[in-house]
Amino acid sequence: MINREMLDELTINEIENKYPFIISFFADNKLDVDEYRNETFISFLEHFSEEEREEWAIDTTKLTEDIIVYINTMLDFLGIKEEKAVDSLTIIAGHDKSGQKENFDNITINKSEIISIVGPTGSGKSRLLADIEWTANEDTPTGRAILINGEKPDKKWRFSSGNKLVAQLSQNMNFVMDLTVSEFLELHAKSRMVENEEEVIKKIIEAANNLAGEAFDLNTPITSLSGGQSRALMIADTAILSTSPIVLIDEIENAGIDRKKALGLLVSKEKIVLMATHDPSLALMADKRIVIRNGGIYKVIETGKEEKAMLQELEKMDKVIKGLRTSLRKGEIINYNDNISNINVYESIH
Ligand SMILES: Nc1ncnc2c1ncn2[C@@H]1O[C@H](COP(=O)(O)OP(=O)(O)OP(=O)(O)O)[C@@H](O)[C@H]1O
Repeated sequence: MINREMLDELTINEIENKYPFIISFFADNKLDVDEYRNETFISFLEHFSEEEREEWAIDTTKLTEDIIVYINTMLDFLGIKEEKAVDSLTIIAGHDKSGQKENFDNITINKSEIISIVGPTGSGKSRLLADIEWTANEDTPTGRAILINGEKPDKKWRFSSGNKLVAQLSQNMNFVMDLTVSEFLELHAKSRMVENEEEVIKKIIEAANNLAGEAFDLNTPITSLSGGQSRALMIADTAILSTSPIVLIDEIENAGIDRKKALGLLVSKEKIVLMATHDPSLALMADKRIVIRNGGIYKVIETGKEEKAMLQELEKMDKVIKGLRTSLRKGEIINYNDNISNINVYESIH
């Protein structure tokens, strides 16, 4: 946020560097600041003579108020405003599809935790994610309420376009823009007004390449990325550039990305991650899992030691499957004995 005292201390040059969008304010108000870049906005306004002010209807008091409002509105819109960090998310019980109270009172999820949501098809996993996205306040079909840092959240979260509480990674990542990967990232970085744009873009590309099998070419149109590549790009972009402290994932399908690394990347940025999944590996990668039954939260289970051990076995199985997929893609013939000896999993499980 900027106020009058802060404005008085900045030269026009500094204002332009700090708030690049201000150029449109100058243009809209037909203010030619070119020769006054080393002066403050106030002293720029003072150079107008009485006659000029009258002739062009320049109201300096109003312009000073307007520029402050303009900067603050834009900062808010772009999600730049420093928000209080989100340390926890609490779900307060509502009712299931039969109207029965859910089987818990409240559940609190802390920063850097991964929670999976499991349950049969149609049981209400996506509904729970939607309740969180909407910061439900007993005003959704489940009657649940969501608290942020233990308090009822400000309604602004619902309607703010830039400063969202929640980033959603949905199953369909359809890009409609006709941009290359680098143009897309530049645009996003600019809209977020990051200071070290090039460095941030480099980081996103590195992270995305680390998640996807095939390396990105920065000049590829985003519409021609493979499923795995576009997912990897979105996850890296969300982790590194998005200010949203909560990430909701409706199933990361196995589209050629390293899902373990993807979750690790999101959590290392101190985000709260909730993902609905039918995949046992993903379910067990979480710290806890919420089990949904008939529209209600039925149980919360902490992933135990034995389950984590099972996860390692699942990862071995996944590796075998991945190997088979690669062989098949290359047109190779599958050798039964080689693969069985590779698996070796059943012995260790049973
Ligand atoms: N507690 C509830 N009360 C009333 N309706 C509910 C409740 N929970 C879920 N529903 C509704 O049930 C339907 C199915 O839920 P949802 O789409 O969330 O299931 P899902 O578990 O995500 O399914 P899938 O695994 O197929 O994606 C939705 O229309 C949802 O709004």
